[in-house]
Amino acid sequence: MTLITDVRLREVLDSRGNPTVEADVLTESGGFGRAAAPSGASTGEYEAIEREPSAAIAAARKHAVPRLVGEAFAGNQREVDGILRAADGTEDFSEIGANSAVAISMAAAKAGADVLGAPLFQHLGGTFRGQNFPVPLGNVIGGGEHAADATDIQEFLSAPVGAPSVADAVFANAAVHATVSELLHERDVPAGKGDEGAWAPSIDDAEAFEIVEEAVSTVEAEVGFEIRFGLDVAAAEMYDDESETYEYSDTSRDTDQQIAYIADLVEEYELVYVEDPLDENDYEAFATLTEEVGDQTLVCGDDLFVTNTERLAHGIDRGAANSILIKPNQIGTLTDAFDAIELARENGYESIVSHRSGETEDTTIAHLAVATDVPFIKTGAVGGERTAKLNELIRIADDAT
Ligand SMILES: C=C(OP(=O)(O)O)C(=O)O
Ligand SMILES: [Mg+2]
Repeated sequence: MTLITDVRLREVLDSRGNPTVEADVLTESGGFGRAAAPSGASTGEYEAIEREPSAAIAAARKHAVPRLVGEAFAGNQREVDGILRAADGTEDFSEIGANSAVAISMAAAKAGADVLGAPLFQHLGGTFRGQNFPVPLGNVIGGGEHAADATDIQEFLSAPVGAPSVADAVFANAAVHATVSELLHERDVPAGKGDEGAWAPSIDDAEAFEIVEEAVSTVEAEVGFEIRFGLDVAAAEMYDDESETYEYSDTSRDTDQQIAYIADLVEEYELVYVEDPLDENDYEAFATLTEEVGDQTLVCGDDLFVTNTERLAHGIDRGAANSILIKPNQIGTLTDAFDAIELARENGYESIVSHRSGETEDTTIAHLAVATDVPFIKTGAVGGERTAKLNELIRIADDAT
């Protein structure tokens, strides 16, 4: 039986050294699931609300835990997540916190899988989910909100699209990351790492493009399969509402110039992926760019859609972007994340499952990406909280094939 008998909540450390919410869900027949909430730095304006962890835990203990214990079945994810929504009573989880909600939601899924004796990806995706595995997008140079005094563009992402296996792809991204370090060294550019483990050198975007392009071609020649790259521009962080311009360190661009700049980058570097190239409120500009380059690259909405079906539906109506980033903590539950993926799929949009800049060793997103058969997962290239997911992907592929 998957009847929930206990939900335990505590604060644990995340990769930035901040506290975050961890949940344990226990069931009648001895099932156990544990999960922890991640946390963003370049958060979208329309994300579900992350509360201060001790407040989120206190509110969840008061409102959600009594409605789950002895009442809900961990194997029935929609029921669990529906209870979390009802217990919260707001649109954006501002009562119990999206951090408590997502930790409980993911822990319940793991407890449900545990009772079945099935791996989480199979519990979530079913036996007939297919044999595909996502290509990991590896953050190799980054700045923006994830590192001070580095690139304006938040993430330069290695994309080993031709890798014959998940493991080959994971190691290729690590090799691109290492090669970037060597190239920086050759140029006498010192670099620490940003929040996601990407190199965070004090260089401009143009130099980062040169270095990433060279690193990708070097590793491509070594491994013998195709490696491309992509970006998370995180443009909402650069956008100035008053002047209606995108503020770069060395220049500013109005919306038309930003669209032209991104379209040129897609062309010049044959980018396979461009996330948040425009402001999170500008569906129209997203639609214009998608019209221009949507047949060559994935134009992905992260802050634009925030894993929210209403915002995604709005984008679909307008032709804004052609893919959505899926971050369960942006919306609060696994059910909501699944619904967003489903809506995307029905409308020809791709989904990319993603980590947050603040992470833990939790591996739920690796299982979510496999369960939902998405083409890409964005979960860094190196660093313990990133390799936790990457190594789990390798294990899943190893067990499943
Ligand atoms: C992972 C990202 O960063 P954060 O978690 O800081 O929003 C992102 O913007 O895609
Ligand atoms: Mg993003």
